[in-house]
Amino acid sequence: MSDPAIEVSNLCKNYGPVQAVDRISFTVQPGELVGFLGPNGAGKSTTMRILTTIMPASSGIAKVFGLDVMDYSMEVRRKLGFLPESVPIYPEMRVEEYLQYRAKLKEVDRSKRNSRIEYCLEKCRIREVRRRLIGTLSKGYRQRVGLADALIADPPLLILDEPTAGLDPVQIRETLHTIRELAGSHTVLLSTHILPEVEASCDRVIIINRGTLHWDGKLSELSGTMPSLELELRGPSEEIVHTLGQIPGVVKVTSDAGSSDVNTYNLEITSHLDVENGLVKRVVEKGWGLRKLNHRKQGLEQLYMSVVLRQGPKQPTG
Ligand SMILES: Nc1ncnc2c1ncn2[C@@H]1O[C@H](COP(=O)(O)OP(=O)(O)OP(=O)(O)O)[C@@H](O)[C@H]1O
Repeated sequence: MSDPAIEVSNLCKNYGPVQAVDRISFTVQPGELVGFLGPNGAGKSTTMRILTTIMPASSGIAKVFGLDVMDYSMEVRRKLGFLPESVPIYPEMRVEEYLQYRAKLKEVDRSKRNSRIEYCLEKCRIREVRRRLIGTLSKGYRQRVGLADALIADPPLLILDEPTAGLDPVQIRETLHTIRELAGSHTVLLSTHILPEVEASCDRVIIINRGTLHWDGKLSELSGTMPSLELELRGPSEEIVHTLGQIPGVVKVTSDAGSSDVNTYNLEITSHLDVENGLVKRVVEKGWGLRKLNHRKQGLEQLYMSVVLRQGPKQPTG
């Protein structure tokens, strides 16, 4: 059997006292398109920087196509294309000139360079700006030039750190379309905060929060998990969360409660029939205004929220 495209085992990274990545393990098989999700500060970029050999891990193992990223950094670099969160491209170079330079640096065979550049210009839809100075391009075009750079040497693995950050909705859709197309012939690990993007383009997701892995599975598995209810109630949020949690059949209550007195509550439940009567009775007894009651099947957004709200956001580290 061939080696996994990515194999991460008990990976840890500390920045001084900050444990950015804490014993993460996962595997990505060749040809998969995997969404790598988590809120700000979850550890996504850190994991990606270790995989792309930019930074060493504190402990644990990371391999790309069976090669340890620490021991075989040059070979690993040849097997992957990386689009970092902020694309470090040279403003004073023209697009085509930049891709020529990158192709040479990445040792693309001289006889294939021009055809690779044409392919990447076409695939990333930057043909019309090929002679423009990079510094004069919009953020969306610069991201596409970054994607073309990641693709130029035709690496089997693409690691894309928030490729759609800062793009407008049309650009997001186009970029996702391109990534989906690339996924046929490349393995793709894609980090993002935008859940509909992931639902639209990925088959599998990995969710991390505060440096630890919380979920790793296929999106198709999600609909088979726990049913839930979404309630909008007027009343004291702490008491509501506590009281709803006591109702038989309610497994977990999460809330987006802020300062307003009308808030949304998500309830993971054993089954709708078991829970609803008791729930409505309790809400009426307490005099909380019931504004909305929706049945929901577990979707990506809900799973993500339950992972993130369970732990809360990571403390800013200054
Ligand atoms: N160079 C650094 N020095 C110190 N702490 C860092 C450094 N880089 C990241 N961190 C911290 O490590 C944690 C993980 O950061 P990381 O950038 O990997 O998260 P992320 O999931 O990519 O977040 P975002 O979506 O905001 O990019 C955060 O607490 C962050 O503040």
